[in-house]
Amino acid sequence: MFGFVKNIFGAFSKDLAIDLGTANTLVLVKGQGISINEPSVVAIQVDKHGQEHILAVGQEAKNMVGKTPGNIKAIRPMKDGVIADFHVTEMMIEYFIRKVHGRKSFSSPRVVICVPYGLTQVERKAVKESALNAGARYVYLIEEPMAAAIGAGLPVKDPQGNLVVDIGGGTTEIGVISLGGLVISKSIRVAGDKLDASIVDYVKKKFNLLIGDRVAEELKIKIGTAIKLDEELITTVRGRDQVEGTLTSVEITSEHIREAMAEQLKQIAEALKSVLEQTPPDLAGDIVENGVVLTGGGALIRGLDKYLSDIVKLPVYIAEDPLLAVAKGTGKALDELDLLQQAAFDD
Ligand SMILES: Nc1ncnc2c1ncn2[C@@H]1O[C@H](COP(=O)(O)OP(=O)(O)OP(=O)(O)O)[C@@H](O)[C@H]1O
Repeated sequence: MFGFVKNIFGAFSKDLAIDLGTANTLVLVKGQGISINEPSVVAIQVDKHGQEHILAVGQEAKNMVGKTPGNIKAIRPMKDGVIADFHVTEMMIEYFIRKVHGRKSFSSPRVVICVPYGLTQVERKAVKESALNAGARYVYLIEEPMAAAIGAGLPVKDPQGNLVVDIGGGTTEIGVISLGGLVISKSIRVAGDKLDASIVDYVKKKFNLLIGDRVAEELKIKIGTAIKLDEELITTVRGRDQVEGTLTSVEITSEHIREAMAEQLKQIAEALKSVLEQTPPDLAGDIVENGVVLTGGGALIRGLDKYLSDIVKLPVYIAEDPLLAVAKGTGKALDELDLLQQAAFDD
């Protein structure tokens, strides 16, 4: 009886899958694909009574980072894989859900949200409640390594070991998955943001040049590399001279960026090694055969597959569309909501 009622309403609802990333949030509507793919940034304006109002969310808000006047704050509410600002995270989730769902819509959707593995129970509850406040009928949470593995097309339900490394903005999440469950997982707070920060520090020390996080991210994407390249890449970067205070520019090479990122990349490799060390022998055998799959934006760092492969002595592959893997996996989990092992969800 209740199942019937659920299905009747389910037929009208646009169920949603949300990849709530620290760098990017993606929303996928069941049967329609990805509807939103925007930075997890919210610009807040504080009025003269001290009340906060959303000015912009997503790309528009990211464009304001580092450029806002006093009464506007561009906030990244999720940092280092944790919720740094509950209130703004809630506002962001509600904004995205309402944006795809439309206010007039009669339906109240089921929502699957993928969250970083390291979230506390309090943070999980906050994520769920914000989706419920935005009109969700049911909210299910799925762990990031599981969603990444599903999205990368790994046979997660089979009785064999699959190893996925998801390198996002705030966290690198490593998971060994077998029979639809996470057997071993590890989350470290070293990923894209820390790489950007290490580039800011390096450029400051080496060239006395002050650059912002956004410029550092551009350098990482444009010329960053984990391995020595046959032909070095060079670009010009502008910033403020720390000593003179003047605006100036310097030439930076891919070798500089490799040096800047070396320590953080080593930490990612160490985390992967430690997961491999803990993997039960039978599953390890499968991984030796199937290799390691990289997802998340960090998978796109030049030569990272080779770099990790040389260290762990295993084949390392980059998933197709690594930036979309978690969202796609969350979408598949949504499709299979009624079928998937309940253990994969936390509801
Ligand atoms: N081509 C590229 N080369 C290197 N890094 C990239 C590239 N494209 C995106 N990134 C980085 O990937 C990160 C964002 O990845 P992704 O969207 O997978 O993270 P997220 O899911 O939002 O974060 P998290 O998994 O920590 O919650 C950013 O740090 C971004 O700079």
